[in-house]
Amino acid sequence: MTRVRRAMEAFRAIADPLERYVYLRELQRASAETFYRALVREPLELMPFVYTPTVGEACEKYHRLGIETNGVYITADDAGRVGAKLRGHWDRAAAARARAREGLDGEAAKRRGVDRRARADDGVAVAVVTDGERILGLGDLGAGGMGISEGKILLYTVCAGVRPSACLPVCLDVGTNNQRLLDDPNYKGLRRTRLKGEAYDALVDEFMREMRAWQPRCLVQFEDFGNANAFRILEKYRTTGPCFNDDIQGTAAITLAALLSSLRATKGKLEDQKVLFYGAGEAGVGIGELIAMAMEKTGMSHKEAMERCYFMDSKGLVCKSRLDGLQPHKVAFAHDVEYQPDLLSAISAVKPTALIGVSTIGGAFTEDVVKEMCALNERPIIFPLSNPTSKSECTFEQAMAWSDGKVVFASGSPFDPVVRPRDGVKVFPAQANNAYVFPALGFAAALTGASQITDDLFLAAAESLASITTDAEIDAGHLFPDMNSIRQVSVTLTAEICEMIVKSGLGRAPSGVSTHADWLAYIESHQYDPGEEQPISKL
Ligand SMILES: O=C([O-])CC(=O)C(=O)O
Ligand SMILES: [Mg+2]
Repeated sequence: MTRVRRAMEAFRAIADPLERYVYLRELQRASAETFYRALVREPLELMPFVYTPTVGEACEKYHRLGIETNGVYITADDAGRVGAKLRGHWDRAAAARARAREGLDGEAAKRRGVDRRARADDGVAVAVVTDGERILGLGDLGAGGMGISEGKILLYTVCAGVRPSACLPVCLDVGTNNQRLLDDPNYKGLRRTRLKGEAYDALVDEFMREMRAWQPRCLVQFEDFGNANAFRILEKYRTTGPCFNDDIQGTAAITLAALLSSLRATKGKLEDQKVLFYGAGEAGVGIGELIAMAMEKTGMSHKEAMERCYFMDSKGLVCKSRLDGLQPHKVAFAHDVEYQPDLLSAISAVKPTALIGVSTIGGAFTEDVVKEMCALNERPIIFPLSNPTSKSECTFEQAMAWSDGKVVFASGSPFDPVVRPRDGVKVFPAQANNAYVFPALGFAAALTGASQITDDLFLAAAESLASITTDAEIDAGHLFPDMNSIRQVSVTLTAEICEMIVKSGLGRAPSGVSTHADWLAYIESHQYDPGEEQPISKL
């Protein structure tokens, strides 16, 4: 019996997903190595309980769960001293780790200079920051959003191999407009409505300036900001240092990879696709832009490529006649088509080959919608991407039943396999899980000291991921490589992204590393490895 085995048995004996989440968090605090070993060994089984979808419920109930955060809150009241707060948090965490490693108490550690040395040693490679305004499809969860930063940052370690001690989860607590939280006596965030306008921008700006001054090469991942802020913040900071928005760019890469793999199943060509998005927020627009970039590589003009992507928002089909008053991020997709008020009429008018759900409206892809897609396509591509599971536009079972197994499917949250009605064959849903892309990208940025993260890197990551997936995996319905091989997949992706960063002059190769094989070896030797453990009886 090893500690990991014992932990897995205890985990499996718990039925409730949220209790499983709490159990894993306690394991992480009590024995970080066992926790990471378990996750590295069983990512497919454990990830849904530390990350999407369970992390959504954890964020909703965050302050009732009695969790001790390992991240740092920057609140609206910290204006003017954000830098000191970041450094103070980091120094305390580094000192605590060093003391634990050396088995010393506070006084002894101070005498021997352990705290001082620890502070000098550890740099931040990646920070994930949210302001909690749009957690998955669950809306404003205020300071409970810390759970999403903690959940995402874990994946840098589990999937790619970034040292946990180089990872910083951050939540900007700028208040919340969620009345349920404001009324909840357990809520520990700022009890005020959201900071807006100049004061909000000034706090974000102070955070970004202080991060850059303190850790110039730290990759900053923006996560689950509200739509308006997400696009603005990304535009403002994307050229000032390494940063990206996972909901816009990470989701785009994984979805493009799913589309490219789907085309191997449908035998279609990218340049022949027409994509209808149900939902026109961060995810949809990010995916649309990346698909257009990939289409341009086939020889289309930018305009032609953009005209292959159509969007429905809460008011109906986004089109030219609605240009007045359209939010800026939708304008480039307002094409010269007749307005349609609902999804079914939009499908009939646009005749898409692929339908992508990014609406956070659970059940929006009805039987009629799926059947209409089947009437237009022999094998329609349908991706209900909204998270968590309750927000998915349809389930895998529904998509299979309503299409007689013809849909090529990928969802945001995981679903169980089903037996295909037509021939009794067990088929698997693909999960378009951002974890395939951003951890590798972040590790590559850290290893090369990348100065910026460009859309070209996400495009390359998507193409590379799709090319790794085997024909057998695609035939069975998996549009991605096995999640249990995520570490090997990440090594390949990290190597390709490193090479691309270096080639484009955005970062540097370490000395002695030049070929692809050099990169693979270098990456493997720099992956954090929680190691094999001895059986408990031998310890
Ligand atoms: O967390 C995920 O799996 C995808 C994501 O970023 C979101 O839904 O906001
Ligand atoms: Mg997100």
